[in-house]
Amino acid sequence: MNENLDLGNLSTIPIAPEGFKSGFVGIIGRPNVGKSTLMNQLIGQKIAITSPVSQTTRNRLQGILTTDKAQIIFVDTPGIHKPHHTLGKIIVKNAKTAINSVDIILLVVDSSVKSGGGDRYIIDLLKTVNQPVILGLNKSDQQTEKYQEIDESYANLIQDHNWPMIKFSALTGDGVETLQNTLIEQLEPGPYYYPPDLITDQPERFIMAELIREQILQLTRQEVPHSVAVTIEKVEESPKITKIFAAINVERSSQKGIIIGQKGNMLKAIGTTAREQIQKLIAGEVFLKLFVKVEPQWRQSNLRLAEFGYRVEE
Ligand SMILES: Nc1nc2c(ncn2[C@@H]2O[C@H](COP(=O)(O)OP(=O)(O)OP(=O)(O)O)[C@@H](O)[C@H]2O)c(=O)[nH]1
Repeated sequence: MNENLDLGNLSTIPIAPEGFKSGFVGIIGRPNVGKSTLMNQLIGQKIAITSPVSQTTRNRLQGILTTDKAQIIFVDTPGIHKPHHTLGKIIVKNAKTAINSVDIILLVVDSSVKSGGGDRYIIDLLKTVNQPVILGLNKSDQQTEKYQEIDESYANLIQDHNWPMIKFSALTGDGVETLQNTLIEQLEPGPYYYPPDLITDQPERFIMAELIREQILQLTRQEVPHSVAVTIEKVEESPKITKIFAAINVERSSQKGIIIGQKGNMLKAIGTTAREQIQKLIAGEVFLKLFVKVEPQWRQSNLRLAEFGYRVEE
């Protein structure tokens, strides 16, 4: 198993041919608009977890798309919202830092509903940056006959700014190729930043932990909010099977009860689905052992946040 997914040897980064384009694209937007779903659709593999619960994405995650014409490094950012606790503040700060470090900003909105105050807040923020911005109207598959009114509500917010507006569905993939081509058009000529076969900058263990966390969010829904951190404690590899031991850290013993469920049913369901997802990820047989730990107030502690792999920036 590689330390990073499909990690090529760094020395195998080819020299870019003439006219090759490259750059970093920040996927920015409110929570739950479909940023992670879009990243997976663009990369063609699940590297970012998604869920109907908002604020799923916590860290910056890079997804790398290489074609024969260009290499785009997508930076998936946590949704921008008003933070209520230390973890929330770190999430929003990381998203804002990402804005400053990319070449193009892809602002994703949910076009199944009209624009609101949250969209205006982000758009006003982006009007002050120097990079080109593309407005992505996602969830086109959910648009009703009122779509013209909805599209107009977004177009009004970017009046006087020459931002291209592209409609697509991250879920079905409809329109995503047009989006990809528009991004490539806007990129500057540049080198390969990563080997062409690398699809993410994150270690495989990080994605494994995220796939487990995704099942917790999917299966426990609102009952266990965002007080869950998953850590991969040990990975044992053999030619036949990969054994993974992971801890689910929660803040209260009541949450431990919810995760374990009656007669251990919930933990079993989380384990079964997460195992299937991890098997797809590593393309091999997996044994997954999950255990639940109570870590009071971990979201308020910078030390714990750093231990659980969150980028804590001053
Ligand atoms: N119908 C439909 N649903 C979508 C589409 N894109 C995303 N979704 C759903 O919207 C929900 C949120 O998607 P995510 O990709 O997790 O959203 P996000 O913006 O990354 O969310 P945060 O991590 O909270 O910032 C999930 O249930 C997705 O399946 C789409 O194009 N159409």
